[in-house]
Amino acid sequence: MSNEVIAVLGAGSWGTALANVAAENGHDVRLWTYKPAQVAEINEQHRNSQYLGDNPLHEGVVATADMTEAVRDATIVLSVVPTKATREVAHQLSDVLSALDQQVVLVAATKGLEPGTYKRASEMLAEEVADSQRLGLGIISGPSHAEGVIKHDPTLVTAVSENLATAERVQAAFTNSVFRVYTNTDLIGAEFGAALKNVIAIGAGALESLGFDANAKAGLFTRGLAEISRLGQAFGANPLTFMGLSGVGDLFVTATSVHSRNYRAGVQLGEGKKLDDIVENMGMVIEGISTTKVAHELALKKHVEMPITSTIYRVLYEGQDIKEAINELMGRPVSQEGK
Ligand SMILES: NC(=O)C1=CN([C@@H]2O[C@H](COP(=O)(O)OP(=O)(O)OC[C@H]3O[C@@H](n4cnc5c(N)ncnc54)[C@H](O)[C@@H]3O)[C@@H](O)[C@H]2O)C=CC1
Ligand SMILES: O=C(CO)COP(=O)(O)O
Repeated sequence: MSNEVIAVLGAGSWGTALANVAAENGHDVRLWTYKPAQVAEINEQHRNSQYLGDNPLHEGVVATADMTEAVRDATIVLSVVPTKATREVAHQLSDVLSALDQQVVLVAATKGLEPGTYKRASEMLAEEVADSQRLGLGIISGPSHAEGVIKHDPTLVTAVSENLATAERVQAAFTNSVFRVYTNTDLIGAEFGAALKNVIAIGAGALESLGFDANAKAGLFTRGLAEISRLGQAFGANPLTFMGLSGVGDLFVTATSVHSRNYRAGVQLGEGKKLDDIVENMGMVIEGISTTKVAHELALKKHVEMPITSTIYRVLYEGQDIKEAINELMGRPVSQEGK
């Protein structure tokens, strides 16, 4: 495996877990965070306790609060901040790359769509970081909670780029015996799958706390995936991508795992907790809340039928009662599958 210099921007749970995989693979790793206390804890105690508890980090994960220091000589830069911070951080990265006169392979691990512009994470990166500063552009996606990755649970993800060579470079950098990276070239499908599954996971959590059985969840997953695929295809996605790791794979883990922030938010909604309190108490980003609104708006704009997403929108943003919402969904005119 050739040695890369990998800068990870964002030291939340996922950025830290990915930095750890890279360090375990022998790469030179710099993890950027704007929080000095986090830098000290990672470098001195090899922990990131706020996000990953007592799990030890590889000593090769070196944190810094200086983005220039993180990015200098980097060959691959991973952006792992929440969707709402992606554009701002990418803009900062572009300034740093200009000053260093440096080019990098740029990879997003963020799962969401930007409010207002409806842009995917890789599109935001491409808009902020010039072509001339990039040797490649892609994403890492798939069913992968940081909590499992840090404990070396076998995990399968996908590196996606419209340029297969870029995806293969990311695959080579991150693959190891417990972290298996596939490749794909359908960036649109992979990013729609990654973002939209969070919406369905909120619904799955609500079904759990309302005491519904697996029948209801299986119905939600299947018809949820159908509408994710419909919206993705309206933007040119390959329908087969939704059968892969960044589609059904990520939907499955996010809509069933207690580690999922989106699923846990849904559980609490079903228990009757207020959305503001849920967000405040989670302490980590719940991407699906904002993505629900974006997806609902996009569905209207593109004339794509997304009844589950729109129902979750009404529950989150218009205060509709969840049981009433489920009754409405169940009362819709019956239709043909595969349409
Ligand atoms: N946590 C997980 O297991 C996985 C998360 N993801 C995705 O990765 C992205 C990040 O998620 P998490 O790591 O879970 O989030 P998190 O909430 O654990 O951490 C986010 C990090 O970004 C930093 N941040 C926030 N705003 C910032 C700004 N304006 N400038 C600089 N840094 C900023 C925070 O300080 C924090 O360190 C999300 O899009 C999520 O969907 C994807 C796969 C797995
Ligand atoms: O994308 C994820 C797992 O693949 C993370 O999902 P949550 O943000 O819901 O934890």
